[in-house]
Amino acid sequence: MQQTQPPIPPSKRNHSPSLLFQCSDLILPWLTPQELATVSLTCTALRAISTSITLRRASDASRSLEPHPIPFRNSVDRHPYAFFIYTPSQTPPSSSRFPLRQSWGSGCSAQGPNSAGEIGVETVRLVDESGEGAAGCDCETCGEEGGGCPCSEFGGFDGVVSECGLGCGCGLDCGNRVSQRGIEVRLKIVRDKRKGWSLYADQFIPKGRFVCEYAGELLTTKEARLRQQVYDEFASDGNFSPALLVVREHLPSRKACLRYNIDATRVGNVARFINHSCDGGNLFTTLVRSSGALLPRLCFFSSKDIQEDEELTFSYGEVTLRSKGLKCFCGSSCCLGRLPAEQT
Ligand SMILES: C[S@@+](CC[C@H](N)C(=O)[O-])C[C@H]1O[C@@H](n2cnc3c(N)ncnc32)[C@H](O)[C@@H]1O
Repeated sequence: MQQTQPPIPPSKRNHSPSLLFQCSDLILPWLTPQELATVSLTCTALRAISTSITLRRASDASRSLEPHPIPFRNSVDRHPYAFFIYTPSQTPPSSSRFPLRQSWGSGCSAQGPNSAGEIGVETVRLVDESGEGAAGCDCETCGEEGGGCPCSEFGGFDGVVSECGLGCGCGLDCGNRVSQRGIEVRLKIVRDKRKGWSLYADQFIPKGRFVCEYAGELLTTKEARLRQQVYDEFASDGNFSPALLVVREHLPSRKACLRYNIDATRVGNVARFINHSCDGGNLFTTLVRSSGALLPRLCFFSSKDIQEDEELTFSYGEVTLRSKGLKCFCGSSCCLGRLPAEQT
């Protein structure tokens, strides 16, 4: 007959503190802030690890996926950081049935499919019949004035800027890829009492410089409308900040447009922290299409010289005075008092 061993009481188990520390440093960065807070209540060692993860999260919203860290700064309340999944570029939609996880705040830097050294992932790409990239250039001088690169000459539709893409022979340092090297200007995310988190310049940014793209989940219009309904309900109490944007690319006839929706609420980059200003702010948006990509990317450039410690803002659109529209605190002299609320 087989004898079963009595269980070892927890006090007698051989727990090496360094093993506990190593395992926790691997597992805890996958937790949400709420889960981390719960774990930190269990013992002093886990509280110490949770605290260091929180500090690391607050020191870089981009999880090392951008060229420079983008820290959170909060002197108005107790939120150390905002929680979301980081993507440097557009990404397919995630299922809401399975909560997304991303390691954030561990001792080692983040690893992901979109690492900063990689050329921006094109979600929908033009290919020829063999499945190869259908467009691209092979020139050595692209980006240089008068270089004659076919990628920069093809402007696409109205107002769409064209850059080299995945099918081109040139690399990331090509002068015709200004929006593909990640966020090269230094930024920080500052907490404001009334507007919530806000994106700030952490260096002087000259007029015309690429700042960041609006990265997030690409949604169908049906999914965007469904999500917007849910977001509107949550946002009405003022404690939730949705970041769903509708982008329209006008066809040459201007009688029709391509519409797509980018939701940076759950999955996005730091562009999700750019607040609205009724005076148009200091950023403008441009659609940038990389050669061979079907969908353009929505990119932010500085519309004027921006000083260090200045908030980065743009206009969310025209104000339609809906009864549920949120109050605007942009502080500009032409403030209309309400945030624009587009009907998705
Ligand atoms: C894309 S998010 C911007 C980041 C947001 N402040 C946050 O904390 O995550 C849009 C939300 O920010 C807030 N917001 C943006 N601009 C604002 C403004 N001028 N005045 C008041 N709230 C603003 C609103 O709650 C809006 O729904």
